[in-house]
Amino acid sequence: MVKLQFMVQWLSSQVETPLNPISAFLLILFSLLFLIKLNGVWSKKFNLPPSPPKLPFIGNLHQLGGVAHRTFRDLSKKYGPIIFLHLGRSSIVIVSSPDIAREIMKTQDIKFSNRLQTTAAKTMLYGCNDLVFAPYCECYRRMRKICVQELLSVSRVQSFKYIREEEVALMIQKISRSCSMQTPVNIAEMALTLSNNLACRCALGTKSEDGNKEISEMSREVSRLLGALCFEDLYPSLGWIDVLTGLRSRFRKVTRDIDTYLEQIIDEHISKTQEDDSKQDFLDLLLRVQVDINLTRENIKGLLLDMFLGGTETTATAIEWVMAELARKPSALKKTQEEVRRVVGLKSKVCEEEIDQMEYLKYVIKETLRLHAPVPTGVPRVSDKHTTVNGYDIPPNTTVLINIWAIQRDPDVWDNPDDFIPERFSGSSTDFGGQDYEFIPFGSGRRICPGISFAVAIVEVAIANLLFHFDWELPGGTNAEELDMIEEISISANMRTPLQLVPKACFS
Ligand code: HEM
Repeated sequence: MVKLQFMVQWLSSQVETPLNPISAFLLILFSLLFLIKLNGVWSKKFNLPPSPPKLPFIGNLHQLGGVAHRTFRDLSKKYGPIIFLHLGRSSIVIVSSPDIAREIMKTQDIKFSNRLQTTAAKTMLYGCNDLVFAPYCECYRRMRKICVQELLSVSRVQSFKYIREEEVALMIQKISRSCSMQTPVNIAEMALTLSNNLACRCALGTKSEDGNKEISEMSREVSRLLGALCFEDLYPSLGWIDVLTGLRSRFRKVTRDIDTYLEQIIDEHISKTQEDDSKQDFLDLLLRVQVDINLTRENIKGLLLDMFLGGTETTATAIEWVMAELARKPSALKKTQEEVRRVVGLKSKVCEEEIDQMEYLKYVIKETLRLHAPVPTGVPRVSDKHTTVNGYDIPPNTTVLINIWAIQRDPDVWDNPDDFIPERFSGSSTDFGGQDYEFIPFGSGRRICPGISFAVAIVEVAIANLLFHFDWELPGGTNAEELDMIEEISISANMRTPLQLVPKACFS
């Protein structure tokens, strides 16, 4: 009542002809009724997906501790397969069922084909002029076409076979040294060095391990920063906190360093054009088509950086989890190893062509990608206009996360969902090509990962060689049951405790 009196006084003071108190009171009452009605109409009109209770100002932020995809799965168990979260000024929808994922990534794909453009992405990825973060515009479509048809096409991936063979041979040599000394190998580090060296050679044509380390470290910093909490995105008025915490200066530093590195490599490529098509790296190809498809220098640098961000940690993570699951399940390790050694026979190394005959190895890789999706909540999509999904309203500019990790462990779809059972893929047509929505480690629809062939070729050849050349054991005293199978998230979900294994009984 005191408040109402105050409002009456305030309103009276705002108009030139003072209102008598009764008129002012009625005016305020009608305004309040109108607002209440409007609010009712609003919530009736917008039937948003269920939300956990939220707090003023921070919304649902306080409910998001722990590993994000596990927390989202727990919230979904309570509130349903599609939930709505409020984080500062952002609205986020989390999807945890294959049917709703299909609705978003297939039936209504075009409406969800934009990406979330965070401050980090805008600063470090050339204003989102790359592929991963670009909005679904004409320029994006031109870049996507060149990636799918040229850079990452099946035939281009095959043409890089000699690079994979050389780099895998180097990895085997290094492991042989650990083998003779019986010391554990850090599988996470080994896999990351392999995927990074491959990305450097295929994308930039660089071979020096020291130079490769430099770009590897810079791209890891970018991926860490892409996942960091940035106040500017949640509460624009608190953006100054990012300055105080040093986040802004980290953005600027890594952007400067990467740009200097890429500029130098681009200039070197321009000065010595590679004529032999089979030896061309991504950068040669991009420079060749630059004028025809109207690519800016920013687009080229953004695309090159995407190859590192999208292609190195994800692939390394997959290799690490395959080895971890095999180390935990000796019967599956033995079965895969026997298959690899039977197919290769008396030869001294695995030839890529033979991998097609390694059926069980392929099931092992699929089962690992099911249990340990390297990008567990996908790459965020954003709705471009109002739509309805599963009967709920989705307002424009809502960020949508598909909880791939939860979908791939959904007990309504998978028997014994948390168990590692490669045989489940035997005789099944379920594949990761984006058509089976219960198994979408690479996403689906217009923005599905364009690097599937590139990634699978690396994982298959790496695992086949690791199993062909060595037997593997957990370091002394470690029990398979005790292996830490929880994830740590940067751009991909690698193991929280990096996997260490001891190579034994060298085969070569
Ligand atoms: C095991 C390895 C990999 C996994 C699990 C993976 C997973 C994904 C996922 C889930 C998406 C989002 C798809 C969507 O929105 O529907 C994506 C996008 C993308 N990935 Fe991969 N990826 C892998 C390897 C690679 C490789 C090797 C490259 C390149 C060399 C790559 C480049 C990209 C790019 C450029 C995008 C953005 C595509 C777009 O927005 O149009 N990825 N990836």
